[in-house]
Amino acid sequence: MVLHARTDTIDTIFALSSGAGRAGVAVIRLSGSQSLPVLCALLGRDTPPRARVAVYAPIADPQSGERLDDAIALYFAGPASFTGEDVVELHVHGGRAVIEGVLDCLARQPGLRLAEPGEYSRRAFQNGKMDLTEAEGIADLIDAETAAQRRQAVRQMAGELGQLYEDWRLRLMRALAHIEADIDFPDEDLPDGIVAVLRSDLQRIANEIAGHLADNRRGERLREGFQIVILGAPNAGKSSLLNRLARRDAAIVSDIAGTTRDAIEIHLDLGGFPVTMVDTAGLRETGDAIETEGVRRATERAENADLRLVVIDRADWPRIDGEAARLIDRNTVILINKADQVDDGITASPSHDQSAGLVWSGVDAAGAVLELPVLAISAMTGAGMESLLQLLESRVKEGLDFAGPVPLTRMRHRRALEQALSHLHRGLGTDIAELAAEDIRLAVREIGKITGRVDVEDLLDIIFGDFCIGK
Ligand SMILES: Nc1nc2c(c(=O)[nH]1)N(C=O)[C@@H](CNc1ccc(C(=O)N[C@@H](CCC(=O)O)C(=O)O)cc1)CN2
Ligand SMILES: Nc1nc2c(ncn2[C@@H]2O[C@H](COP(=O)(O)OP(=O)(O)OP(=O)(O)O)[C@@H](O)[C@H]2O)c(=O)[nH]1
Ligand SMILES: [Mg+2]
Repeated sequence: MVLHARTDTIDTIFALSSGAGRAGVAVIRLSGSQSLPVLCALLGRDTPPRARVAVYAPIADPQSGERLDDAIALYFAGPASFTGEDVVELHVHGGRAVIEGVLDCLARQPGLRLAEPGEYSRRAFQNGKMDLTEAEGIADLIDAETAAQRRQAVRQMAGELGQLYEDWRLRLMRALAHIEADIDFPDEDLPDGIVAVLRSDLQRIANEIAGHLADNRRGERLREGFQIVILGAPNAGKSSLLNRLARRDAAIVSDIAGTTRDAIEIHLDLGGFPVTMVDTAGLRETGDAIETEGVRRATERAENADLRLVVIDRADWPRIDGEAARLIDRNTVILINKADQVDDGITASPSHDQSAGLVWSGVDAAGAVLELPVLAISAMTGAGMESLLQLLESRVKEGLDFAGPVPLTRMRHRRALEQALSHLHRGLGTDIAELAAEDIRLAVREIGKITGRVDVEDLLDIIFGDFCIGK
């Protein structure tokens, strides 16, 4: 079934903007021309409350007169509101029946309907309150689960990313204007040297865009979470390790080889950075069709991971073979598990620094020599866990931390910038002014799509459809 968002801005929309379920207080928002009349009806008064001044008063069903709650009501007069339209907020007691009663009552008021996901933000965008990157920043802020994700989203919501793209767009438009002037008034020669200046301007913008694109996907990975995949032979203790990191029984552990079949994910916050940790089926050849599918999934997850943890039973150390050996690369850490078992020289790594001596040497699938860090741990007793967490945190920080300029955060932006860059390169490669102008025009257009300055009507359903209701 395809759901088409209703974007009729004549409707007044309403929705629960706070989280679903029982809570102390819940916020229900209305936006549109009927917001204020409906508020007056709920309050049972003719004179509207003053804008931006909270009113504490009973609200009642205008038709039946039944009292629904004692609420706090807030009115924002458009255009000075979040959406740019008249906005009303009802802060009610957060009981399920209160919320349902108020929402039911609102649904019965003429001209009102329930908002689509993201419809408040969409209206804010359409009324010029924010550009698309800022709206996407709000969505990311709501989804942010760690401090680093929050910081990135706040910067984007505040317009930093939009400004960067808008700056490129305006500089390109300036260059375009010069070239067009030259095309339109060929007799009035451009001052000597201007072509060279334009060319170096365009080249500089192209370089800036290329630099922004070549960021190792830090910003996108910060949104998505850093992926760490645990792999190794059956019974090595992968699921035991996952459970210890999760501090709960997320995966089944048993002494039967081949216990885990599906990939099991947990989410961790390591020093403010989001991590998805994946436990996988033990890698081996087997006649069991389900386990074979599990091994296929394990391999696939490992191939796409940002970091691989290869777990080996201390009895097998230092032998790593088969599929696990093929998956080893420089983004791999070797864990010798079961260090609690009889001492044969391998004891759990006491701290990250002190264990720095232990190294696994080998070659990756392409034949390159690798020296990988090795930690001895015990998933059973928890020994070595502190060192492991330290190591993981530093790897995650390396991969995601971004102190410099705002990073690229979305595939949508990346695609548009790649397009813009290829137009620019083509424009730089021609001496024919008309062709260069057309290429720059196309580049300007691509960048304009990111902030929503040009033809994005068809994109809006997709972008705002990802928001939650009430946002
Ligand atoms: N109760 C409540 N809290 C909330 C929100 C909300 O809608 N309601 N927000 C929802 O996201 C966020 C705050 N965002 C807001 C953004 C703009 C305006 C606003 O009234 N803008 C006007 C006036 C600007 C001004 O006074 O400086 C405008 O842009 O013209 C209000 C909230 C977070 N907290
Ligand atoms: N002594 C000891 N036993 C462990 C340790 N870690 C795991 N085990 C035991 O090893 C067996 C296998 O553990 P699992 O965590 O299920 O191993 P796995 O790698 O997930 O195995 P598969 O899912 O079959 O691939 C279980 O009996 C665990 O209790 C450890 O650090 N020390
Ligand atoms: Mg397992």
